[in-house]
Amino acid sequence: MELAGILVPLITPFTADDQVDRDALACLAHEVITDGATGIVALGTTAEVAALDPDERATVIDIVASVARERHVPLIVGAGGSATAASVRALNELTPDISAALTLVPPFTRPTEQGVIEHFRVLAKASPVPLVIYNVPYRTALTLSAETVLRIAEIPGVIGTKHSVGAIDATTIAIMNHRPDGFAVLAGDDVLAGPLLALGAEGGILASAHVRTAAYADLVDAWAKGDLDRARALGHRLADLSAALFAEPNPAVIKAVLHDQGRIATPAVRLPHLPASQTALESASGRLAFAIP
Ligand SMILES: O=C(O)C1=N[C@H](C(=O)O)C[C@H](O)C1
Repeated sequence: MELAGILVPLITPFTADDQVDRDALACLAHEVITDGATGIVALGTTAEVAALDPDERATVIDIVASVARERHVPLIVGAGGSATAASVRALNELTPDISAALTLVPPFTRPTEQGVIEHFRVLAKASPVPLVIYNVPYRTALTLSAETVLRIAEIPGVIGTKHSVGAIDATTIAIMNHRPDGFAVLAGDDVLAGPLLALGAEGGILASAHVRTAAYADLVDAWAKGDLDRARALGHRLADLSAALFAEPNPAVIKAVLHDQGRIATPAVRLPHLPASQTALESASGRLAFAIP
């Protein structure tokens, strides 16, 4: 599978009586694909995966997998957590028609970097599908060196990373400079997507791309083609939009905007998330409309 372009990590829409809104989820998946997403992601952090019970997670995968099959796009599913054995069990529940698993650097447990490498070695060997490593230190409380990421990149079955380290730092530069062929880097920090694409990232897994999906797809395209003026102009406008969408904990503001646009029935998020404030909604909505240069 080629990992490139914009993959949208879908929110989980809820009905007024707090059920997974199946129709709205399927519609959203279709809409983002129609608007230029190259793939979709189920059960990312944006999906409020921690607040879904096992039946709801299965429901989400069923709905999204059926859209991915119908539209012939890759589907990545979030699976795996803090402990290796439980992560293996979660991966083994994925069916081979799923394109890849989005697998977190083990959060909360704070193993050594060698322990993280061994964790991914075991997971990659056991998994029925390839792995995309989700490297997000501000959520996992574990910062990996470039050397560690590059060693994980060499593990057979590991096909890429969602790079969400919160900065374009020396680690980022070293990973982009020394990564092996076939190891895709996907931007996972929405505000930093433009600069990471400028460094050669293949695309992004970006919750902001629920809205202005086509503009995010154009951003990837512009950097890939070396259309620098367009890439920079789009990047600046989309960074502003992303900053507003992430002004409060994700996915509250994105859900508020989608609800405001009439694309989902409620803006509801589950505790411990709180609904977005009116100020955040207005600020994000005010940055939605811009002409693509
Ligand atoms: O669910 C995801 O995948 C994403 N989650 C990130 C987060 O909530 O921190 C943001 C990113 O856009 C994609």
